[in-house]
Amino acid sequence: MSQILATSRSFGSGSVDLVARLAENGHSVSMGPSDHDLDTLRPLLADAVAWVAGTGPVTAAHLDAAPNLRVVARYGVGFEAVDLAAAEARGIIVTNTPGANSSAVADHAVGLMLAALRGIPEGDRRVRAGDWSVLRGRELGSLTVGIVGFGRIGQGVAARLTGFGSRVVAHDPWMTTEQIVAGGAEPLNFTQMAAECDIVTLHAPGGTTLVTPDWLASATPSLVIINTARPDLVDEQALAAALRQGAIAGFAADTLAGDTRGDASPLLAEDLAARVIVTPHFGAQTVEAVDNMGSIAVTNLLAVLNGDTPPHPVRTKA
Ligand SMILES: NC(=O)c1ccc[n+]([C@@H]2O[C@H](COP(=O)([O-])OP(=O)(O)OC[C@H]3O[C@@H](n4cnc5c(N)ncnc54)[C@H](O)[C@@H]3O)[C@@H](O)[C@H]2O)c1
Ligand SMILES: O=C(O)[C@H](O)COP(=O)(O)O
Repeated sequence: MSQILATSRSFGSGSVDLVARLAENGHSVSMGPSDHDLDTLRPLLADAVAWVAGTGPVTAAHLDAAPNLRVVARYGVGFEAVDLAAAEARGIIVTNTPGANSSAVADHAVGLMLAALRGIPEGDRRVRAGDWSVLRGRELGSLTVGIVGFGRIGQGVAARLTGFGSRVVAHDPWMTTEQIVAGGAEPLNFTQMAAECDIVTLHAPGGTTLVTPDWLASATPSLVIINTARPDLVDEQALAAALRQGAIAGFAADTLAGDTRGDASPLLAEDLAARVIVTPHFGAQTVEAVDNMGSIAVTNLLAVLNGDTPPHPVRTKA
């Protein structure tokens, strides 16, 4: 039997028996840590022909430790942490699972908006401390929401907001005005969003810092920022300073720098607790999305091992 390495947090926890499906195809599975610690992974990479990867880094050093590897199958969408050039140079195919968790993450983004607008976690904390004083919030339907990155998740958020009656604007440098309008939003550039939006929600891939000190300087004080994408899209120090100065009103995120390593973020400071909401990168953790991601990742992987073109190869950076 050939060896498959699985490091996704979700592998084996869905209702689809991925281990059995791989065994039927002549493969056995070894589990490794989701932070992709190289020293721990080295003996597992040595034998692996395929790697079902989590969100941890997949570097040239990882690939050098895997002489038999033919495919890195992301159990998820984002592939920012995979060194695509190093994979291509070694003839290793990289795949992902586009659309598999879009509904889960779009639901979560809207949930974070509501939680931030109404102070739901803060209200819960107050009640548990014996404080039944009220918080006054805003209604989504009276607000302008800016969506940054109008792909699968961004458009899912727009569809949900239509039901609330919000004004929805979107920025995506890779989409035409017609595509943005067809997706249910008005085009608005990212710079203008700082002053014109009540909520800005990030759905672009990681790799570029969008929420910078300059951008925050033109923000309206009532602005709430939502980040269910990747932590490096925001400058966390600048964001913490803007929250303290009252330059923006709130931040709610599913991901912070170091979320797989347990590092402390400036946004977790106690004095910001009433204005910052953080969830443990579980936007994609629904029963439906975990099954979708697993099935698609394994279909991709088996296609490569069978010598076929996988349904979802990712493009190289070149
Ligand atoms: N929290 C989670 O668990 C979770 C789950 C899935 C995806 N994600 C993150 O969300 C991101 C989006 O996922 P998706 O499924 O919608 O991907 P997608 O590829 O369908 O959409 C991404 C969109 O972002 C646009 N884009 C690229 N660079 C941009 C930029 N600089 N500014 C604005 N837009 C830009 C692209 O043109 C594309 O339309 C992923 O890359 C991943 O990082 C997080
Ligand atoms: O890129 C993704 O799809 C998400 O971040 C989910 O990744 P996960 O497999 O670590 O939940």
